[in-house]
Amino acid sequence: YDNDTYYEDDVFEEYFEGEKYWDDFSLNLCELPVIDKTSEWRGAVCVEYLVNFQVVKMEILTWRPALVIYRDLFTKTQVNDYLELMKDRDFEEQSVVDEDGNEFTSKVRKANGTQIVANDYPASRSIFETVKSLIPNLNFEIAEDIIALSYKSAGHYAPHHDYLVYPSENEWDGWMRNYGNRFATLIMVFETAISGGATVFPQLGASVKPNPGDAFFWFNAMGDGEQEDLSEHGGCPIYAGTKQISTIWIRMKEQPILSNLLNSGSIPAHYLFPGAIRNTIFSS
Ligand SMILES: O=C(O)CCC(=O)C(=O)O
Ligand SMILES: [Fe+2]
Repeated sequence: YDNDTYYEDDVFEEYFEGEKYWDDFSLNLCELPVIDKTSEWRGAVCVEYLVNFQVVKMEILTWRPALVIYRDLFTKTQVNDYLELMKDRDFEEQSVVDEDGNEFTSKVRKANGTQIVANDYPASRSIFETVKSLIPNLNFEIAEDIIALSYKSAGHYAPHHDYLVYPSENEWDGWMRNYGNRFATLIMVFETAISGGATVFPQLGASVKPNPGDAFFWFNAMGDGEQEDLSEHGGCPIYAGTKQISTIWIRMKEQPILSNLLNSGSIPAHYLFPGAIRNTIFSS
């Protein structure tokens, strides 16, 4: 496969319309995981442990704030069933809402999306059950519906924060009032693009392109509930193939991690470990 064809500016500029929302540093970082070698990075740590008698394989890419990959979180059957479900759904071009509440399609993001109530279908219920059972330190009951995103060639999502910013409390929606801001993001991977389509974290110097069945996670907030500035991330441009991911945003309310924290700054990765392991490794 000749990647170089897709990097020729003249070929690519024709259909990648969002380039002005990207800087060169981030776009270059996007190309880091041409093949997924994140586990071989200097400083990356892999841990394996059992939760509910099931193996959890976790890769820590950055410790503070945490950016982690859960490998093989889902079985092949779960991935295939979920992709089947996606085929039958109506994906709509994603719009963006401006300060006045007007929706418009923007070059900031080019992707098709659909919202899925996990409980409505066996395939989505199954993946949601797995997430809840294998990542027990997070309260996934206080989460928005799943957002499925599908990117085709030239699709992208320029770097942004998931943490919501409102001009004033008057603009808060029901989610914000009742459950607080977007505490953390879990992205579940179902299909990876042939070329391009990593998720880049410019301020962490990291770029991830995990395999179908993997998921990755980070905190959008710090211990004090304010925005984690370092959580900025973007969906890198797709050069070939299709990328299918789904996002779960968990909200701040009743997150046990927040009550266990020792300080108000960036939240470190070891708070994601089961208590017994955390105590063994970090007790000295
Ligand atoms: O496409 C990606 O890799 C990132 C998606 C994303 O940032 C989002 O849905 O908020
Ligand atoms: Fe995002």
